[in-house]
Amino acid sequence: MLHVNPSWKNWQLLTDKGRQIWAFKPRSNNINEHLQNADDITDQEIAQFAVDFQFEKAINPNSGDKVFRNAAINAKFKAFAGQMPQADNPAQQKVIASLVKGMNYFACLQSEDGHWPGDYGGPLFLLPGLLIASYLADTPFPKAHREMMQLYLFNHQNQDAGWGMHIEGESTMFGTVMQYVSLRLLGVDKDHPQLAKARTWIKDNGGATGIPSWGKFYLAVLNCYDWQGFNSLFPEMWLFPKWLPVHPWRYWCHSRMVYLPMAYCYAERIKAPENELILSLREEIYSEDFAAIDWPKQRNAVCEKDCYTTPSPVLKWMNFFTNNYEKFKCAWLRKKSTDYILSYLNAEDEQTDYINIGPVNQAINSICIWHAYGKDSIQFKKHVERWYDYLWVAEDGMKMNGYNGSQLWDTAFASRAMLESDLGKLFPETIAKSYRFIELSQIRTEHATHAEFFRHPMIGSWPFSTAENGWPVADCTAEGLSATLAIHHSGLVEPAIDEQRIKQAVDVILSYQNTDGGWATYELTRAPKWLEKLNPSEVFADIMIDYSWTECTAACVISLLEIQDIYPDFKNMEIRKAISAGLDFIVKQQKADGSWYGGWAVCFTYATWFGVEALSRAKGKGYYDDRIITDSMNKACTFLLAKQKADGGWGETFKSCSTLVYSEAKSSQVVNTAWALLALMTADFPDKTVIEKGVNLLLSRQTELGDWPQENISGVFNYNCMITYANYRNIFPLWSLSRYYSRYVRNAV
Ligand SMILES: CC(C)=CCC[C@@H](C)[C@H]1CC[C@@]2(C)C3=C(CC[C@]12C)[C@@]1(C)CC[C@H](O)C(C)(C)[C@@H]1CC3
Repeated sequence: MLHVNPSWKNWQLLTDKGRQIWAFKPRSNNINEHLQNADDITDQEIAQFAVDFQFEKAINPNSGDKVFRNAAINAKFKAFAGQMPQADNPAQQKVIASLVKGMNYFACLQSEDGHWPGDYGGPLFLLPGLLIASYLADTPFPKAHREMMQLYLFNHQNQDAGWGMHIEGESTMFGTVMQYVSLRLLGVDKDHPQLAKARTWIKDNGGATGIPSWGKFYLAVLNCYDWQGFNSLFPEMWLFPKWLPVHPWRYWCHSRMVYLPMAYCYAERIKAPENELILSLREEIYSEDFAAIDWPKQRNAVCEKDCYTTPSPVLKWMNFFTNNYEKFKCAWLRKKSTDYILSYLNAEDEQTDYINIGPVNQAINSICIWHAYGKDSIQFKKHVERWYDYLWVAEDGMKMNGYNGSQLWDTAFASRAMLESDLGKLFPETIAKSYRFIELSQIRTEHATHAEFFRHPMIGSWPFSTAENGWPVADCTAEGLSATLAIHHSGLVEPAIDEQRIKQAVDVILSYQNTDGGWATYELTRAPKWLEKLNPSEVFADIMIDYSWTECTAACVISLLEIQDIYPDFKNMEIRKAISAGLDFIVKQQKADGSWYGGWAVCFTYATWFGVEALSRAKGKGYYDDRIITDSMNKACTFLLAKQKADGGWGETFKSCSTLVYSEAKSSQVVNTAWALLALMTADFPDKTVIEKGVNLLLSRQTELGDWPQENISGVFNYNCMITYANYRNIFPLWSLSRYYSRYVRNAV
């Protein structure tokens, strides 16, 4: 039995078609019924929370996702009882045993609906946004939730009393002020010793006037910052003609969907009514007297600990005009802009069933909808129900996830990892359940308003999380498709995704290819790179347009290669051309040292795996010059070899992502090791001892039950913010052991 603290038992995860809701002492397993009931919690239970959710950030800031996992394991775990395949030597038998044990453990974590739930926290600027929305709209979370959020925020305070952008980051003004304010909104007294120390941090670093623009926005809404200290968001730009390169329809959809509701709040200068708490906060977070602050001067003030990108001269020049425009603005045009913005917000709400594309616009849309239609409106209530889709409980408390989950992504990877060797067939029910989830997550229809609101056509695509979220993603479609093909190939299921649906997925993938040969995330690249000069966020890079990425391109190329094998006659010429151009993009992205930079996980090991995987699969098939492929793969192997640690593993830190230079972790990391091994094996790296050393490291880190430890944070976005992928610690070691088994063990038996 794994250890379960008493109050962990009171938190249960309810799931339904990928939807994940943490319920405190649920009276029903039905999510909708549960959401109608308020938490029922005693003082004694609250006191117990503080005992049970103690978490030592100093040891490892990453949760092991124990609340979910330990409960699942205790309820469902059974040692594998099937027929264990036999190898002819003990070393190989060890690999088989580890793989079977690892899959058996991981299978227990699968939910009834077929997906793998998991912690998707990490960023620390998400929960504060939601808490501000809930405060403003006077719609508090139930007591049990508030207590858990408080514990989470305290658990992630750094030694120096500040907080970072994310759980592993050094303290920043953004992180510190946002968590400080959140704790105060949750009812913590300003004299609490941890808050007193945090205040010292804030004041020592110049006070909240130096908070970056997203923080200025949240504080302004809370009436703890003056809107005059905020650069105009020029709401009229939403009325620009579409052909203009700066029209927001061309932005990366995440930026578009965040700046949209922000512009509404700015236009309306939404702010909480002044009250005792607000007045007190104004005194707590500034180094000077609030009333005496010269607000317009603060527009570009950013604490040096927060600066990641610096505003370009073009942006400053544009701000000069848009800020001045505010003095002369035309009321009629402003009204027309906010009406348009509101209609767009409503469309996003309806298209996603109020989940929204992500955690940031969920919070800000809620604020706009509350402002426009009131607390009792149906729209606002629907938002509130969806707040819970983003909350996650782990042993560090309650956090806001970076998305409404990573359901489809993890399920697709998990299926592919297991089916990489035929040992995966020892778990037919797990695969069948995954398949059901993948099947129900494929997007089958278009929204009536998709063209009006600039959505990429999506029939046949897959989303990152759930069909209800429904935002299609290029590489999620590729992973969904590859997983479908792998499962069909295994013969374990009766195919429910027919040829037509497979071909629709292929069409979506083709429709996503950019003119540079690569694939971006949710949409095509819709504007030139210079638009990045207008990036107003000082904390994220490359957020203005959707760029082609090595990982996304590799995933799409791989799925198209698989399609060519199965349906060689389907759009043959078109697909061949797409693959060749994709390979060319990948080759060009490779760095001189042989590595690739990864934009969505840590970091060079991640993208190098993707790059090598795509190239090796294309080799010898006439899509590209094989000499170039071989040379590129050799360079990649040389790079990986140079990074292998003495214990046989690989380890990278998140610093690689923000500095763009490989940053070696103190100790090997199972996830990085697995990526490096996958790459070396697919490249047929000749020195088997290198691979064996890596495999041995994975074997040595595996726990008794078949799990692997949660080590450093492994996901990232926009170069500078890290995000947890709780299931990676299982998926990638399993994948890499499966590959090892099928290449080196099975053939040897
Ligand atoms: C700055 C803002 C708006 C923060 C909110 C967080 C989102 C932007 C993040 C959270 C999850 C996230 C990292 C994600 C992605 C983009 C950015 C997201 C949506 C994508 C879809 C990009 C393509 C990647 O290959 C992959 C599929 C792994 C990720 C998945 C998660």
